[in-house]
Amino acid sequence: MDLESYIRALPKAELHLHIEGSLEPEMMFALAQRNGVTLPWDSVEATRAAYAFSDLQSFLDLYYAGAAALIHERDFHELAMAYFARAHADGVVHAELFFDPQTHTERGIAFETVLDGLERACQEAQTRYGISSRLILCFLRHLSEDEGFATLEQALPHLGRIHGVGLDSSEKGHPPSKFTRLFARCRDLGLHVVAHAGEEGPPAYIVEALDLLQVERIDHGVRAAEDPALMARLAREQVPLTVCPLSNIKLCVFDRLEQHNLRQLLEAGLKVTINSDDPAYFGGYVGQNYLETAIALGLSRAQLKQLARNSLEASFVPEALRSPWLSVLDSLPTD
Ligand SMILES: Nc1ncnc2[nH]cnc12
Ligand SMILES: [Zn+2]
Repeated sequence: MDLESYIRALPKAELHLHIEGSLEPEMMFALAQRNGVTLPWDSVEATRAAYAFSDLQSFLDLYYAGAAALIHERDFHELAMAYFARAHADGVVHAELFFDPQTHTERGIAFETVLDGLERACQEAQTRYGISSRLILCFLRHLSEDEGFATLEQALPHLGRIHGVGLDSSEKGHPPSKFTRLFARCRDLGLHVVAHAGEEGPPAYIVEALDLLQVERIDHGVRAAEDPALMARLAREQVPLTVCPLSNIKLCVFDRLEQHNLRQLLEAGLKVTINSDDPAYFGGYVGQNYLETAIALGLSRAQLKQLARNSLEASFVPEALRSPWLSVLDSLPTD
């Protein structure tokens, strides 16, 4: 079996995917036209050409601008269905989707419009593709904790449809400690908790996310490699890291994929997973992330299998649901 087919055959979970980051320029333009929204670019080609980022903030500026095309429930549904089609083609059996309600409610879109469209797509993905999914509400960390509390208030009537919360947007200058009370409240409500940390921010932010927010997974976390004590802790506690290799290259966290530390983290015994982050902006969905990383870092098939296993084990689905996927994974060869 060639490498691409092998990767596709691995049953895998995607645990770090911003659904707004799967908005391809073609759909962005179609929606903008349908909704009478003016975008800052003239064409699909000009939009793609603008995707040359120097850091996280330079990407976020475009990402928030593109999200303005999303207005109606059906827009969010179409967006997520397009993602699920791609995920299915890549062998994804389970996906945990991040969504950023504040990006939309700030523009006057109702919280329910966003949630209803995404949830309808999640249900359709189960029947059409057999993909199970969960929704994780992300708080924008450049906004205040009080604004986060206001968003949580809007989410309260819908907690049966929201599985967890995360923390995203501009990392530097917005440490996890800013959101300690908000995350404590979310944990009290029985929500799962994750946070972006150590993407651009220092290893100390990863420590804060673990100790203050008590997160169950770290999104990115690649800068943990700068702190040997933290590396030892992450390995000992088997804290999952949702690493996004192509994102890290596009946002200049590493210069080249060959220099990415994913293999180092994996071989140090950390529970590393591979994910796509914002695939429409970063040049590849999850399968492409596995493939390019495998080639650049010379990952073995046993390591690819381990990465897929980690993704299933790090997901928030009950063990009984996971075990059939793990059996399929176990049956695949490693040579
Ligand atoms: N990679 C990323 N880091 C932080 N916030 C984000 N929002 C969307 N993608 C993100
Ligand atoms: Zn992310």
